[in-house]
Amino acid sequence: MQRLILASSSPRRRELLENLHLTFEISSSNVDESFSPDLTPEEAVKELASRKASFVAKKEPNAFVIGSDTVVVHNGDILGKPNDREEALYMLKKLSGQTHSVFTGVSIISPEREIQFYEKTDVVFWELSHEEMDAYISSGEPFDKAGGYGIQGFGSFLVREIKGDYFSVVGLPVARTVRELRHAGYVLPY
Ligand SMILES: Cc1cn([C@H]2C[C@H](O)[C@@H](COP(=O)(O)OP(=O)(O)OP(=O)(O)O)O2)c(=O)[nH]c1=O
Repeated sequence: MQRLILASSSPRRRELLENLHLTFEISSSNVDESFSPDLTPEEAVKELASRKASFVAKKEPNAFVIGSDTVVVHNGDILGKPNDREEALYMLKKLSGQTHSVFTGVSIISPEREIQFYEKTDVVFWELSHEEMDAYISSGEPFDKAGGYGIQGFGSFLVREIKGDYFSVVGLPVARTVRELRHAGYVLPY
């Protein structure tokens, strides 16, 4: 019997994987999320996804483990999660009226091998007024999210257009993930 483990403490990633009708367990991974500034965003998200999956795979060598990491990139700057109101405001001002890219990296570690990939989605924001940014920050939503917003929640009012996988913006490119799981040798029920 194959076991599948999601190496994440993100409730959004859990919900996205639940949509796929797969049986899986959750194990959060406590890893250092810093990375070298020499890495490109695609390298950085794959590296962090791999660190998260490896943390769990070391304890569970017979399971299939999925790790994932998301960052927002605007004009070459990589934006992680804002630590306070000021940082959240800085990010929203930067993204207002502009196009940015969301990179989500995924690592699948099977008993035999590791598969890494990433998805890039471009997101266009409406021009935001000070009142809108203020209300959004006061909702508390920016703080546990890369780039300081969540497309799936209240933050949906910020978004004008997207090009790419919506689910990757939320934290896990699910369609690509099932396909890569199959490549890794995981037997899907469909
Ligand atoms: C841009 C964007 C990000 N996010 C979230 C996805 C990720 O949970 C988070 C980025 O942080 P991550 O470090 O990728 O993930 P995490 O710390 O939340 O969870 P874990 O490492 O345990 O798997 O930002 C949204 O929920 N909606 C969005 O629109």
